[in-house]
Amino acid sequence: MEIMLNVENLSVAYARKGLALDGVSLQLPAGRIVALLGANGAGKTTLIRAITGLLAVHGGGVTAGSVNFNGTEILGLPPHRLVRLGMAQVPEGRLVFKQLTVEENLQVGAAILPRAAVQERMEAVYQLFPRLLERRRQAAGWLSGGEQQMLALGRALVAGPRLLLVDELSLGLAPLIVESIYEQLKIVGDTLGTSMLVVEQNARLALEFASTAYVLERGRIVLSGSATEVGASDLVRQSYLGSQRADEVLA
Ligand SMILES: Nc1ncnc2c1ncn2[C@@H]1O[C@H](COP(=O)(O)OP(=O)(O)OP(=O)(O)O)[C@@H](O)[C@H]1O
Repeated sequence: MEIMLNVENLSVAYARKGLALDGVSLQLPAGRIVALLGANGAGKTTLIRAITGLLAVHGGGVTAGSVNFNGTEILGLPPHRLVRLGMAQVPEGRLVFKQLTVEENLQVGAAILPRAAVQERMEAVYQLFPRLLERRRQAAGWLSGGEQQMLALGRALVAGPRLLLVDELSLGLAPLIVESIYEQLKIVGDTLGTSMLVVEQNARLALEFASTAYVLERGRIVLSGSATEVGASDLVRQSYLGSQRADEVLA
């Protein structure tokens, strides 16, 4: 099985703080969707930052380990190199350019494409999110929260990435909107074969969407396996899915 992303024994520290990640290993097979679960402060965003080359701007650094993306060692590479290698991120907080129109936001994402390919890729995104087509001349700041999230996603997808990193897509959005965005993402995975690493507070949704899951606690991976196995584990049922085993309830 081809591995798209291989994180090995990765440790990360922030200035004047202890380790935020302590020997984390994670494999993402090509074309698969992997969920990363964990409570607040577990280190999920730190792992994404380490993969996307954005640790230094947050005062963090890698102290051990390696990250291999599609055959290339990427620790230390600047973010623009990673984009060219085929990595894209949907950052937490729907970071769209509010003054720019929907179309201009997508053009920013398409900037690395050869000119001839831009139109076709933009149309593919509009097909995925018809709402963005309807609003393509509107300033992004006027879109609803869900539409801004679609735009952030569309902007990440327009360049046709091989790996998509998705951080807390559901934050502050209505459940129905979140579900429909995940459904679109699933279509992207199925049709384009895009590999995805998904950080999601809503464990139930993440486990439905992903094929594999990892659980991070205080900077360490404490559990991993198929989404079904992880979802059935006592740890995840009790701490992340908010349910107890029947025998415990009855005890
Ligand atoms: N820029 C920073 N400087 C110092 N410490 C940081 C910084 N960013 C995060 N940390 C610390 O690193 C640890 C992991 O934080 P991180 O944000 O990666 O967790 P998380 O799992 O993404 O949490 P959340 O779900 O709340 O976003 C925490 O103890 C946090 O306080």
